[in-house]
Amino acid sequence: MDPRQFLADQFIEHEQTVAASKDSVGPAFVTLAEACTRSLNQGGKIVFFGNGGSAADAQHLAAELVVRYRTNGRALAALALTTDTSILTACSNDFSYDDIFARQIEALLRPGDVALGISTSGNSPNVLKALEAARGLGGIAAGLSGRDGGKMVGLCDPLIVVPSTVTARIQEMHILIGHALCDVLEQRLRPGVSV
Ligand SMILES: O=C(CO)[C@@H](O)[C@H](O)[C@H](O)[C@H](O)COP(=O)(O)O
Ligand SMILES: [Zn+2]
Repeated sequence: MDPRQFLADQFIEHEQTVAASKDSVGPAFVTLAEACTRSLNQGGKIVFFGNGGSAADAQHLAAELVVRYRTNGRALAALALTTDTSILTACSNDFSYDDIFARQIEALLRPGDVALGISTSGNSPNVLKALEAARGLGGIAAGLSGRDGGKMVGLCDPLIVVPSTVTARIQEMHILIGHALCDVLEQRLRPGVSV
């Protein structure tokens, strides 16, 4: 395997995923941006969660909103459920790994908040359980997924499904879409000069 050719092929696969996503994710993105705007305007918050690379995405996106993305200004209410090792280990140890996000949703989610689950397969049980909990509490169960959307279909509204079966390509689109979401929210709720 020639690494340079391999990298070139990865770029091509990425570009194909971008092109396919451009045609399909727009409507759900608009719905997600409107839901997040409404929630933040009403004193609500956005709660991100996912496993592995998606855990990193959750933390990354929460930081953009709480701290800054492109403009300085007021803090926007967001958090990631992937960061508190005491909660994560106690919940896994005493209950089940499947409960690590749902338990935090039960503790923290208020009606009108947006719970944004990130799962490339759409089938991670801990993500699904948290989305169900969010719905039961009057929150908005939103999703970023891939493949065929998995079990997030029918559970999430809105649900953004990246049209790819390759986990890495799906994740690359998730962070692009997540950055775009932060940008829209910042332009609306933290307008200012980009620095
Ligand atoms: O980052 C990667 C692969 O690129 C992995 O860490 C990946 O996120 C993990 O295998 C996750 O457990 C996959 O879960 P999900 O996206 O299917 O919900
Ligand atoms: Zn990864």
